[in-house]
Amino acid sequence: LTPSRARLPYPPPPFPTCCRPSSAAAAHAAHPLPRRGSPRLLAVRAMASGNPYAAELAAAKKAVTLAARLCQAVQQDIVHSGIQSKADKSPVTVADYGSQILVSLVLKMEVSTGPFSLVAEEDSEELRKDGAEEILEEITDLVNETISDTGSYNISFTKEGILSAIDDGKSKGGPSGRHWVLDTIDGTKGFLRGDQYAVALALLDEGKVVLGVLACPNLPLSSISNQNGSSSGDQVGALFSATIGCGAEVESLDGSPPQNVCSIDNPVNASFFESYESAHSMHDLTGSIAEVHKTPPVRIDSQAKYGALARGDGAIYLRFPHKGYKEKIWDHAAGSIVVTESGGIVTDAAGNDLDFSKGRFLDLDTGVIATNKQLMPSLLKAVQDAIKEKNQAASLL
Ligand SMILES: Nc1ncnc2c1ncn2[C@@H]1O[C@H](COP(=O)(O)O)[C@@H](O)[C@H]1OP(=O)(O)O
Ligand SMILES: [Mg+2]
Repeated sequence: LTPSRARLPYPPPPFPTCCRPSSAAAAHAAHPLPRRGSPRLLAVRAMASGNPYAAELAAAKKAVTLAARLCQAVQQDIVHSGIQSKADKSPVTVADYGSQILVSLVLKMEVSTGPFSLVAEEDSEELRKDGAEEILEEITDLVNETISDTGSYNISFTKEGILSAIDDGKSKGGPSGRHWVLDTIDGTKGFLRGDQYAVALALLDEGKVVLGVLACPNLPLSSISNQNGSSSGDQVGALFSATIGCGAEVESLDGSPPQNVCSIDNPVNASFFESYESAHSMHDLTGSIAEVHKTPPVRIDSQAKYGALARGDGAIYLRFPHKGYKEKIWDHAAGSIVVTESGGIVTDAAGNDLDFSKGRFLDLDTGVIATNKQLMPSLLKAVQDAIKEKNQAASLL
């Protein structure tokens, strides 16, 4: 442990048969943007740390930290001005684009292996339309201010540069090669309310999630167990990270030492997490499953739930979207590896692993369940019974 970093409570799997650079990575061509350090130097550094994705992990952490800084500035403006009550979505749009540009900038500057592929939500189409000049100017100013305030790079974007940087996120992902997967602001509703949100970034290599980082700017560093997202500790801003076969870590987002992480002694009595928004997950279904555990849900927005689960604030995360909703890979890629690398399991309602190799969407059965290894068998049965009961009740109507 370093003073500013704590390992998560679950033991990581033994080091690491799966920590080898992929052959696809080795075959990748040179990157178009200038970069710090030669590929050879980065490879040596990565080998020295025992993590073949060390350079990518460092870049990913830097990227989401910078993006989170931009998002925090916008969220504070929103909360202070009360814009969210007027349902004006433009500030969140500016932050979404800004976050995507900063993440793509950092990754292109810092990562040397292969062609750049980013799967993200935004493209520049809307910003190229007549009437979008003002918002484009706002995004450009905000991005340039964040870069210069943090002293990250000696770079200033033009408006055209902003548009083309946004289009870096157009990749469709898929089963081969490397793809970064980004949720610029996960939990938009929480962001607008002044609550939890996350900047979530993962790397897919040959269809598998090999690393993930979650910046959760409003998540307390101490446990939020049983407290509906709040905690007795003062310090907020958590950065979770995980690399395949190398475990997961949590540190404070501002670089200062975190408070102790908290593990659950008796997981059966532990809280369970679910969406704050009932439109995102069926609270009646999760309620009937959770009855067994006799604990009220802790409802918070975004993949902060995965981070909180990984460090033991709760033992279960249940997510059952309403019929017809298709889950996107960027809503689960980073969070799921943080949980699995901290010793947990993430499956769909049929008990299948999530498959991130099918493009921009997840093809899954009914919902997402995350918990520890002891609880998974009984939880899965409870989930399947509850779904059957709900379906039977619906068919009688
Ligand atoms: N109807 C819906 N059902 C499930 N998830 C949704 C729905 N609408 C939006 N989402 C997604 O849920 C995520 C946040 O979930 P939560 O905070 O409840 O955990 C967001 O990424 C959001 O996607 P989007 O970013 O496209 O709006
Ligand atoms: Mg999202």
